[in-house]
Amino acid sequence: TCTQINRNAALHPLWQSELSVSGGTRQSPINIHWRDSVYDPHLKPLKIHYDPATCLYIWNNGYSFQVEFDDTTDKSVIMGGPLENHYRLKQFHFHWGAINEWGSEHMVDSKVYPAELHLVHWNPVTSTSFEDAIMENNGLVVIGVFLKLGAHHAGLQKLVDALPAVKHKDAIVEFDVFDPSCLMPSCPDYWTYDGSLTTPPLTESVTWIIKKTPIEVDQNQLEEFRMLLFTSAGEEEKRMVDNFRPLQPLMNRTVRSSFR
Ligand SMILES: CC#CCNS(=O)(=O)c1cc(S(N)(=O)=O)ccc1C(=O)O
Ligand SMILES: [Zn+2]
Repeated sequence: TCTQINRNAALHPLWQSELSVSGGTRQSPINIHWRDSVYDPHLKPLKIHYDPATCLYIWNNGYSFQVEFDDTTDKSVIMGGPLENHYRLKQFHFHWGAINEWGSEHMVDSKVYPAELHLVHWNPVTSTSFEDAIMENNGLVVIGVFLKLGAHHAGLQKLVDALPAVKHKDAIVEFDVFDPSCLMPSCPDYWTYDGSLTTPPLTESVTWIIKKTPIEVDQNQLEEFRMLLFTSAGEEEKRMVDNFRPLQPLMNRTVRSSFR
């Protein structure tokens, strides 16, 4: 479709020279075919315990904005779901489009959302640091939450209000006491599959947990995301939009669902 062609044409330089991990067999993102996902009764409910006081700062890293957390303790962790132990929250960030017709990285039956939230966690049991976990098989867990256009999201607004302060690449601002659980949909249903980072180094170390139900945000909130810049202060301005990676082949993988 023309949308699809336009969508791919507007890729950020980071992905224009689409790095293919040589011999990658479990790359992300993917298009989740709902009917092909397999219900796994052994999947437990996901348990999330985030301590708002572990929130450190928000910054513009040149392809998204990220909120970083103090991951030196087990104060903000997830467990259960497909996981064998707890994982520590390191950061969360978003991917979005220039217009509401596209923006998410994952799709569900080729349905694309205007944006997608990623909460990045690492395994402190098998790795001694986040940097190590990036290279470990199942060293990372990323929870993906779709954003759809709808009602104003009060919890997100605190984040949106901070965006003007990090308009340019490398801008950073203290951001304390934010609880990202407010960005979780109440529905417990999710899909899970083995994949990769969607940005370099694209390592195949991620257990993805994609929530079935999107959260709603309003047009103004999405447009605030699109006011951010890929570029540093003083450079010719390039709006930060379309910071998503193209779909990757499923290859020999099964997507499991926590729901019938
Ligand atoms: C070295 C290195 C690295 C990867 N870092 S990350 O896992 O926080 C991450 C993960 C993802 S994603 N889209 O794969 O969750 C995107 C961006 C980042 C990032 O550093 O900015
Ligand atoms: Zn991401």
